[in-house]
Amino acid sequence: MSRPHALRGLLPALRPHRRTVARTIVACLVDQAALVALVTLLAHTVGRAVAAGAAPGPGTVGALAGLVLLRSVATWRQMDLSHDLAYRVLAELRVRIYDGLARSAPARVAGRRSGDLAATAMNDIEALEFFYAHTTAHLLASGLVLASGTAVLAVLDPWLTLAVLPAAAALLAHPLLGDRARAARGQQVRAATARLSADAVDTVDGMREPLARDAIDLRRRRLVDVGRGLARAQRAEARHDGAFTAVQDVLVVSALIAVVAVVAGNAVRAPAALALAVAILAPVAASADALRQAGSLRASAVRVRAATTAPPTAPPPARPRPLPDGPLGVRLRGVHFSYGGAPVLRGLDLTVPPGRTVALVGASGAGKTTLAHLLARFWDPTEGSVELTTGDGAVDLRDLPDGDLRSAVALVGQDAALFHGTLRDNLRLAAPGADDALLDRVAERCGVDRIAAALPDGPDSVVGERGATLSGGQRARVALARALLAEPRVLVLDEATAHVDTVGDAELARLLAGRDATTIVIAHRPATIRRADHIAVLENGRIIQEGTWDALTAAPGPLTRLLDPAPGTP
Ligand SMILES: Nc1ncnc2c1ncn2[C@@H]1O[C@H](COP(=O)(O)OP(=O)(O)OP(=O)(O)O)[C@@H](O)[C@H]1O
Repeated sequence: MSRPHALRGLLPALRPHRRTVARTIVACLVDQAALVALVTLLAHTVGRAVAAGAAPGPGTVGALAGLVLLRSVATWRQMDLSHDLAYRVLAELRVRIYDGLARSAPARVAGRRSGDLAATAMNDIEALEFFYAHTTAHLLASGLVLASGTAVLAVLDPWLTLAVLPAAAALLAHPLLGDRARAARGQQVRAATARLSADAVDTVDGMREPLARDAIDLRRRRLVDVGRGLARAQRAEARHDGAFTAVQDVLVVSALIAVVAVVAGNAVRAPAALALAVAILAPVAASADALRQAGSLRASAVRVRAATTAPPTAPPPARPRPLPDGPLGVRLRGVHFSYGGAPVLRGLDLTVPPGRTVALVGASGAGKTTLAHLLARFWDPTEGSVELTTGDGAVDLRDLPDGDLRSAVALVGQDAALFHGTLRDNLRLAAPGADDALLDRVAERCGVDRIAAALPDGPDSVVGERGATLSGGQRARVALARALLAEPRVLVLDEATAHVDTVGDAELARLLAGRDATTIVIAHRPATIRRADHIAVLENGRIIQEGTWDALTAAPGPLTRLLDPAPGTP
């Protein structure tokens, strides 16, 4: 979507709230009309009192009191309605941003910084509050007030219309001048805010590691630079906003001088005409200001739209095929994959029969994690197919309903994400319905009961953000227990036990061997590889060697080279 249309793209979010939008417009209209009537009647009354010595009658006093009351209620109502509308729409947009990320995770999240995503979810959304609360209904209402107010002026004296209308037109045209430059300045502020947010999150994240003094200074200098960049962008925006307001003031004052020139000879009419002109021009000036601000919101609108409308990287199947019960195997046929650059997988074939454990081995960067992610359908292959084999056929992952795939295949990575919450909550994440007995059994088998016993509140202890209060090996055990609790039929372990000590690794391997599930283990540790039924070596995007440990280590070959690199090999 082009930038000029970015704000129009925000309007569909109002569709489910048509009634509230209509009520907000009515409240705005009543609010502004009451103000115009009140100011005009008040000025007229004062003019008559001063010029003709006529005291206001009870009818006039009653009308003035009624208008004050109406204006107060209408102001409260329109503020209440417009903010209620805006905050509802913003809450829905936030959920849509989350859904957009979930649809594309981790593919799209992988390339972006979490602070940048947080800036879209928080700052850009917050910036749009102004658009939803103060732009749409107010523009319509002030347009109507302008039309009816100038009609009244024309009845009073056609020259009055001529005094006010050019200024009103100039006020409304003013935001259109320099619109592109304003949008560019808005874009710079939003981009600088996102950069600062991303850097701040990175820095706080980095503080988990004991950074060297120089590294801390470097991060600090970077934060200062990025902060200065944001301040520069904000200052440029504020400078132009100030100039904009000054031009607006000049336009309003010149219109008022023209009104005074027209009605100067009529002491009774002059105050009312002047008050009416002010009451008409004030909402027009406010609308022009809203248009100005809306222009600089385009960058936020573009970022929010991009986040909410991103198509899924693994689209749902057009005609889903449910997964039959029973054991599952895995089959990859002619799989090609690239992240957009050089190909990572180039025609990879691999078959894992149901119930077997296959170790996937390869040099760093060979594409093992990529293959694991294709098995969990984070991405689809660019060519070829990834299938789950059943007793009587095979189902392509692209044809599986998402729920079937997630319950059949579990992936445990080296740095499985734990959330700020209790140990028990973290275990239940993949299987919220698991009962306590099953949870205790799995926890005991994975050694998580021993971890819980050492924590102050046992399984109800809070493990901190990303499980920061646990060791790497403990986090690995929790992640494995969490996956097993969901009882997947295919388990993919991507260096899941790399942080676990050798004894623990053997203990977990025994536990996994006792299961019927198909297991694909990505590992560098010889003892882990050796325990697999079958070993597949990945190189140059293909499986170049397959067989049992005994067969593959009987003579020098790709596996032995990986296990025992020649001296001097990094
Ligand atoms: N999200 C991504 N975007 C772009 N390129 C990526 C992404 N993830 C991985 N790559 C690239 O794909 C190639 C394969 O990476 P992958 O993580 O699959 O290797 P690996 O065999 O698991 O390595 P290791 O043993 O070090 O974990 C690498 O060149 C890597 O730089």
